[in-house]
Amino acid sequence: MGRTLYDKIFDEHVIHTEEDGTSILYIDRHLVHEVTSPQAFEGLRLAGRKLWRINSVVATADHNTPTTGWERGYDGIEDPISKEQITTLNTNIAEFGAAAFFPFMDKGQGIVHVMGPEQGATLPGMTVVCGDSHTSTHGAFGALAHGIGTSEVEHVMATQTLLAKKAKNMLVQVNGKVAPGVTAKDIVLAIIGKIGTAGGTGYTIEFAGQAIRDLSMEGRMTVCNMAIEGGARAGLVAVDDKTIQYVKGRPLAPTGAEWEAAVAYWKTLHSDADAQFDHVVELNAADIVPQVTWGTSPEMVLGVDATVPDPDKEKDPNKRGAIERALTYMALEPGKPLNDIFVDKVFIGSCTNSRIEDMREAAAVVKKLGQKVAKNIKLAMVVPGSGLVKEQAEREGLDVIFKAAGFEWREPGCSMCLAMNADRLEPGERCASTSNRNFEGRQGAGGRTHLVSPAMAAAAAIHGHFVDIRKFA
Ligand SMILES: CC(C)[C@H](C(=O)O)[C@@H](O)C(=O)O
Ligand code: SF4
Repeated sequence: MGRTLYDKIFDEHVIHTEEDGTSILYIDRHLVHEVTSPQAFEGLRLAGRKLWRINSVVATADHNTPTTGWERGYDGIEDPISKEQITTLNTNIAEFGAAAFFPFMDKGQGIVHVMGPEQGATLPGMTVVCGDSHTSTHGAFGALAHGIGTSEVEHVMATQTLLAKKAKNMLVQVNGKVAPGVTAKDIVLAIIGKIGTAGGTGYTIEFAGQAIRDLSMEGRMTVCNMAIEGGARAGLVAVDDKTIQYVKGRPLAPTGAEWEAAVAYWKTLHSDADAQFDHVVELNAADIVPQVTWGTSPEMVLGVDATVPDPDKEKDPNKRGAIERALTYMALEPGKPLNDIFVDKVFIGSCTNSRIEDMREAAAVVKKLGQKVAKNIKLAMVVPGSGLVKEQAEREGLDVIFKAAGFEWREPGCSMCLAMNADRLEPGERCASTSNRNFEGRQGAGGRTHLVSPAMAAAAAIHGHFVDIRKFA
């Protein structure tokens, strides 16, 4: 019987399987950031262990790094705990080693899920882990990638293996083409709106269909990034020419004869035509409208042309209660058009949407609208995902477009995606955000998050409220 892409990569990495199905998987790539690695390194130190394979580790600092004040160096990190995590990572990598390390303020520093692919640290067919839930991003390369906990981080460091139970196979097929102005972010939000945040629980999701094939590698990363928000630990996209072209020439990618051999293998990384999936979900791309979340979970999402839902129309009491709670937190009235929601802040960034294509899409909207950020917007910020994205964007003059319109152009990092650094919402503030989580307090205590695409966020900054980007596309 044919195998799915997930079956193929899993089988290739199994070292041993117990009778109950628990397997030991070999791990090819271990991405490391400052938040989930300190205890793991400390554990190794206490046990007198080394890294099993130094060359598998690629590290950077991202969650705690400030996005302003770099001229002050480490003194610019106001919060002492943030500073300690960042300097501890430096000490740990100096002691234990790594294939590559991009410390705070290095040109290559970036959000781990932006840095990994851009350095060629993520390659098709690999098993990729990181102590971070959005490791699913790397599945865009046809790599089996998922987040792990801190104790597992130590386990992988010490043994190069991970205990894993095989997940079931889900296929999410997005048929046909999306309308102009509808992006990867809208596709994945629409998928989560359909399957729910628990829809992918217990599955690895392969994203397929013309709308997925049509996406750039950046777009595929956006989709896989949010697989975890749909409940799946890992998302996957089959390898094609776009994948191979993206990887070619990256610093950690193979070269010469190794490259040729790798490409030959990578071309086998797709589900067989007769592969069986445990569950199949289909969406029609033409039906997907630019998406805006209205609640406190990524599944609380609708097209921008919709209105805030009415809890009284929900029959299921649990769901009704959840809608009521979300609307109270979000300070929204049922029936309000999403287009009429005004925001206080705009955040374009995060591992979902801070790659060069995202910067280009947002800048194109700003340029097209030809106006400044609206008066009601207290802060509109663009935070490139890495130093290299920032440099590329500046080469293309995108920073000039943003700054001229009144956006702040920041240094790379996780920034306002989560309140772990100086960038955050104040209580009650409402934000159009290109990140992936709209949980209560995610961007700061009492902050209200609406998840959107970079183009939608840019348009919201200029108009002061959400607008249907298809009008300008
Ligand atoms: C800090 C880290 C462990 C966390 C994660 O695992 O996802 C963060 O990146 C997030 O997005 O909430
Ligand atoms: S950008 Fe946000 S989602 Fe991504 S790793 Fe950082 S905190 Fe997590």
